[in-house]
Amino acid sequence: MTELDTAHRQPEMPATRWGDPGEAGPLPDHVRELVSMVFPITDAPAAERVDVPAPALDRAHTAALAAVVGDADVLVDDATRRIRTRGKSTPDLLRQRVGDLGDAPDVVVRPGSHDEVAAVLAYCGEHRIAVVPFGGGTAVTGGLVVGAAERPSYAGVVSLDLGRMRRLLAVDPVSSTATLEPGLRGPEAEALLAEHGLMLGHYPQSFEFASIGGFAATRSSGQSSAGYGRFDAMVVGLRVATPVGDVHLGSAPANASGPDLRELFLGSEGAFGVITEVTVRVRPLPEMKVYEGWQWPDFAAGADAMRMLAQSDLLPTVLRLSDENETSINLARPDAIGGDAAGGCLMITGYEGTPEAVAAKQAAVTEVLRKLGGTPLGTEPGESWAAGRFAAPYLRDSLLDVGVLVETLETATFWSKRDELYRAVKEALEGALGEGTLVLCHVSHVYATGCSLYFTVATPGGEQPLERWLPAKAAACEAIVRCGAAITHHHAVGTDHKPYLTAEIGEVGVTALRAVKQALDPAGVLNPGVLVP
Ligand SMILES: Cc1cc2nc3c(=O)[nH]c(=O)nc-3n(C[C@H](O)[C@H](O)[C@H](O)COP(=O)(O)OP(=O)(O)OC[C@H]3O[C@@H](n4cnc5c(N)ncnc54)[C@H](O)[C@@H]3O)c2cc1C
Repeated sequence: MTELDTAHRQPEMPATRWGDPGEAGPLPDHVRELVSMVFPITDAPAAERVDVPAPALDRAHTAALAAVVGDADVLVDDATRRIRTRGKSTPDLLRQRVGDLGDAPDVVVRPGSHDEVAAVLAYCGEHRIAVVPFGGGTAVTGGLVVGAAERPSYAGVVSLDLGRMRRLLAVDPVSSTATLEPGLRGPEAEALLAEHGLMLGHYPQSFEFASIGGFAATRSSGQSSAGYGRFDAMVVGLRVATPVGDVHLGSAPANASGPDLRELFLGSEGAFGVITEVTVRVRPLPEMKVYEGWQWPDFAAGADAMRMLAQSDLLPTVLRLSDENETSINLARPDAIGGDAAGGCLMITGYEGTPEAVAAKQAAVTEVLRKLGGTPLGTEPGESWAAGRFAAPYLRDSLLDVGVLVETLETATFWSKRDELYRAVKEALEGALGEGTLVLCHVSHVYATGCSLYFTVATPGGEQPLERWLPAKAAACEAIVRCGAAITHHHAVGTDHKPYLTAEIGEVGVTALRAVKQALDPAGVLNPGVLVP
């Protein structure tokens, strides 16, 4: 078992912004100048100090929870509850920025072990206290909120912060597996694995702050998914505490022992249980990494090339393609906005592994991409992308500070429906937000049969940015439903996508979800209102 040393611990995120406060800053002057050419610049600072509603949970309950996890890990102070309020979608940030903390939990409880999680769930089930599992707090679809409609039927709301559970519990180098506790954030998990010469290879844009438990609970997908797979594809075992008892899954890499129940908890968003251990497939640390850029005449040509690679089982580790708008704005390189965008569409290819494996894959991919009409741009665009790959969320805050509303959304479909989906979502967003709106898109994850489209929207926030955004998001979701695409490829359902889930999985699918919820959480205390329609 390996503990995390303090040097590797991540800082806490502020309530109103993304990330490490030390990294935050105003828009660089050259970016501000460019932004002002497209959007009206206004002063839209976040509220300085925001009051959190007084905790509503009876003190007897707080004392009982303290008896389980210890006094020091039951916290009711404003600062702790404020940063456990909601997640980090733009609507979440906008609400925090105007001082709306109405959804704050009553108490933050920090269990240190599986048994403590189980005991907290048993107590809360018995006393009808809602429990919201909290990993990194980077949710973007309302997965950390007990809404006003549900709240009155509970004695209170506990934010169950898994942040104390940060150990690497076991490594099996022969089978290439490792068992991690849920509270480890991305860099922390990688640092612990690196001590064994191993890595996970899951790099979502939220990597710095999102947690292992959160990755599993939302079926997250990272920027190296072409090479290493989605997070759910890396999971070989799970331990879950539910209000009715424990589940321990993953006796073998694959089995025919009925339906694979691991899938029931992957993507369960805290509604069916609390994931307390995750066993993942691990790999040797790569000896080398090469990232390159390719230029394509248009989005369709680049996307067709991605399809060809996926269908030839010839995927690099990283593969992404920006559409014309995103290429020209070069959002993948926020430090370089306004830099020399090459025109057309920019594709990033990345190769990681041994020098031999990298050389072989790179040669094979290069041959295919050249034949299909791609122009190699060398390593500079790839290296810039890699250097700035986690920077865009900081830019979002700086843009919100000057009155520019920025938000993202994602979906997935089969290759044959790609163009229709792309057009429909773009038109829905542009139609709802009107002139002066920029809609950017990239193909973020690819499969032999289809891909994920990831949209970024930038538009003047106006007086009421939240009210401006919500109808646009609804229009985009309706377009996705009309196209028969996935309402989410990796951001999860939460509360935001719940109204659209029935259209995707059907009434019988919803009945199945409700039955699972009823069986595992009969009192309905786990993350009420999330996921299950
Ligand atoms: C700037 C930004 C960039 C992002 N980029 C990506 C990306 O590239 N790819 C991607 O997939 N996602 C991305 N996301 C979304 C988000 O980071 C992921 O959904 C992530 O997996 C959430 O992990 P977390 O630890 O922060 O979970 P949290 O936000 O804490 O929780 C998410 C949900 O999971 C539940 N949960 C958390 N831990 C557990 C547990 N141990 N057991 C049971 N339920 C639990 C919560 O109750 C909640 O419903 C991004 C978000 C932001 C803000």
